[in-house]
Amino acid sequence: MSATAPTNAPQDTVAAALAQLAGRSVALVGLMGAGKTTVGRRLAQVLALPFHDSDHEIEAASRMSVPELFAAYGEPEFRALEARVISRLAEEGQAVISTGGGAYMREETRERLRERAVSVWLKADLDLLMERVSRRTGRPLLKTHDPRAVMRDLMDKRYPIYGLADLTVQSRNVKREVIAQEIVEQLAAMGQGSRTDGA
Ligand SMILES: Nc1ncnc2c1ncn2[C@@H]1O[C@H](COP(=O)(O)OP(=O)(O)OP(=O)(O)O)[C@@H](O)[C@H]1O
Ligand SMILES: O=C(O)C1=C[C@@H](O)[C@@H](O)[C@H](O)C1
Ligand SMILES: [Mg+2]
Repeated sequence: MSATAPTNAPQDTVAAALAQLAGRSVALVGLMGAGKTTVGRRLAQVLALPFHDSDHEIEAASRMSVPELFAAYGEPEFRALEARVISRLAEEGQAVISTGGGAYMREETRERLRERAVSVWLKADLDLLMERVSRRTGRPLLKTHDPRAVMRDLMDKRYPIYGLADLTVQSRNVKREVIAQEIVEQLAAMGQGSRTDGA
């Protein structure tokens, strides 16, 4: 069904998704290569919302690339900067926010996103992630002799936390438009059948 879904979200589904959001943002979380940036940009077009990517915001503000920041200041400083940037983005108004892969691991960031956004985990399997990340360098955590082992380790550590996101969408080898459409559909369906308080 999803493989043949139209690439342009029907307007009533878009309207339903926006109604469910009720002014909140959409935050995409998940591992490197899951497609947060690519799908997030497309999702923002479909929902007619601004798009922000926390890695890009950090790079613009610091005028350094993510690898340069890691090298110059270390990962803990990068994480602190990332948390501040996401906090600011979350406050800025309704948008689609693609987060850096490690951002959602921080309790403070999860809390901020819980207040202001619906979080969506783009979940992907190891082979897909490795195929995707091999296309571009610039991911300091994977600059090792065995990036696959690092990715596997990150999956073990992070998947239970990403699983706390409000929604989960399976990332796979289909067009970005299809994944964006599935997110819109899941947003539109939010609340249906999940209330237990009779409201
Ligand atoms: N649905 C898709 N179909 C084909 N290629 C895709 C799809 N989604 C993403 N890609 C490609 O996979 C690569 C990684 O995607 P992207 O940069 O969006 O991942 P990310 O989750 O933002 O990763 P990071 O956490 O490192 O920023 C890119 O080359 C992108 O073009
Ligand atoms: O998964 C991660 O920890 C990272 C993902 C990227 O988006 C960048 O934020 C950085 O490379 C670290
Ligand atoms: Mg990205």
